[in-house]
Parts: sequence; C-alpha cells; structure tokens
Amino acid sequence: MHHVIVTSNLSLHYQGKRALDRLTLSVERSGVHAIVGANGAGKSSLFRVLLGFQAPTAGSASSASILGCDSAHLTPALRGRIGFVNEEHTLPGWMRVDQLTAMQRRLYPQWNQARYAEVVRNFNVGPAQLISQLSRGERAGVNLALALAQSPELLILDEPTLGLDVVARRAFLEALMSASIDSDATIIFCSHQMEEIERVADNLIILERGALRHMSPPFDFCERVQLWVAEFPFRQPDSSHLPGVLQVQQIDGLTHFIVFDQADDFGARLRLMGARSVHSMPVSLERAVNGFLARGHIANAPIAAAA
Ligand SMILES: Nc1ncnc2c1ncn2[C@@H]1O[C@H](COP(=O)(O)OP(=O)(O)OP(=O)(O)O)[C@@H](O)[C@H]1O
Repeated sequence: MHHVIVTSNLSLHYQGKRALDRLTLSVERSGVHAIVGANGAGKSSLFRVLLGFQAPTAGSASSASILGCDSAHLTPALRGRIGFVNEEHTLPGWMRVDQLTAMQRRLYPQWNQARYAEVVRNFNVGPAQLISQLSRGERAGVNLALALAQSPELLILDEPTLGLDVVARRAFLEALMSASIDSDATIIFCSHQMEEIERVADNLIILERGALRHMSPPFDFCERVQLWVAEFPFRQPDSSHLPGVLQVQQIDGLTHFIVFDQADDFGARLRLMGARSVHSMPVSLERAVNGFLARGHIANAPIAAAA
C-alpha cells in the first residue's frame, strides 16, 4: 500500500455549504504532509470523514479510505493504528498524568513507553499533576507523547499548535520531529503557520473550498511563485490580462505582483506596460501560499488608478 489516504470525488455538504467538494486526493505513505487552506477550506471536515466520525454526502464514484480501509467501516484494530491529536487537546482533566498514561498503555498493544518518556521529557510535566492543572502547551505535549507512544502507522494532527505561544509551539514541533518514530510512519497535520510547515513538512497540500488546489514539496511550490516589483511612473496599468498573476498589491508607490509559473519574460511584459525599475525576487512560503489563496479574490481586481 503506497498511499495512506485515498479519496475520490469526496463531498461533504452542510445545509448547502460545501465543506468538501468532490475532493480527489492521495497521500503517500511515510514522511510529513502538511495540509493548508484558508479558514473553512475543509481541513477538519476531511479528517472527520476519513476517521469515520462523519458520513460524507453521497455521490457517484465517491470514496474515502485510510490505511487501505473504507472510512465508513473502520474496525477498532485499524483505529488502533491511527493516532489523532486535535487542537483542543481534550484529555480527561480529572486524571493525573500517570493515571492517564497507565490507561493508554493498557489500551494500545504497540505502546512504546520509552518513546512516551522521550517525548514527555521535552515538557515540564510531573507524573502526579492533574491534567486540568497543565498549561495548554503542556497539555499539547502530553497529548503528543500519548499519541506517539501508541506507535501509530499514521498520525493525524489537526492544528496541534493552535493557541500555543512561540516557545510552546517550538517545543511541540521539536518533540514531534525528534521522536524516534518508525521510518515508514506517516504524519499528516494541518496548520496556518507556514514557518512550521517550512521546517517540518516534506509535502504541501493546499485545499481551497473543499477541493485540492496544489500538492508538492513546499520548496518546489515556493520555486514556482515569484514576486515582481515594478514602478509605474505614469499611470497604473490594467494587469488583468497578465498571465499567472496571483495577487497585485500597491506598497509604498510600487506595484507588487505575486505570480505563478512565470519566466523572466514577465518582467519584459511589465516594461512593455510602462514599468521602470522592474525586479523579481523569491518569496517565503507564507507569502507564496497567501498569494495562491488570494488568487481569484484580489488578483483579477483592477488596480486602482494612480493619483
Ligand atoms: N457542523 C457543521 N455544520 C455546518 N457547517 C459546518 C459544520 N462544520 C463545518 N462546517 C462548514 O464547513 C466548512 C469547512 O469547515 P472545516 O472546519 O472543515 O474547515 P477548516 O479548513 O478546518 O477551517 P479552519 O482553518 O477554520 O479550522 C466551513 O464553511 C464550515 O462553516
């Protein structure tokens, strides 16, 4: 089995709203895969359907499978091979850390105590502390240690660092990346933090309005996006006919074009339109993804005429 997740034509509608819109996606086994998308793009909905918490909307030739099994019919044994960490880090607040660990240890046959200890060491958590007394970052750390100790084949993390401060977020990511997980284990997480994705993800999956818009290593995606900065001394041109434009912004009297898959002749086009001092430069993943997701909202809007 090369793919841990396979969906085809998968839809989920809520009162006419399309959380997933005929999504076709295959995620390869092993490595770290990051799912990004604007708020409401369908990331959590996808996880809910894949994990069988939510039935998809019926559609022809529609399917969703996880670890080779239809999501609608996951057995307890199969669920035991999947770890899930959600943004709430919902753990029983009335339990002590060591009680919760002992309970999980009994539940999971592949429990790896050494790995639990290795991960939890990154967080300042005592075994006798009550879960309800832990800070949000500590709770996230315990949750991560519990999930990794299950030795999951597939670990799904739904915005695991939401609400954590910079220090806690870093500790969480470092614990995740340094954990001695099995080499063919697969991690899938969604996040709005591009610097996290830049650091840890091998594969970037961009969802937009419930459909797949892009999938590639983050570096490859960044390579295809460029920023062109031009000065138009006389009047702002109509850029609606320019190819590959994702986003146009006016910043300090200069026009910034974020473009996709354009060669150097894009600069020549700008000059033909009356631009002077035309420069191109690479962009961060944050700007590349934001530009990509802004496409269609701002990109096609006419540029306001210069005063
Ligand atoms: N229980 C529900 N009832 C009605 N609509 C819902 C429900 N859950 C989600 N939606 C809608 O489905 C769409 C997708 O939501 P989802 O939570 O999957 O997005 P997301 O990509 O995880 O967003 P975020 O980044 O904000 O967490 C949104 O438009 C949301 O309003």
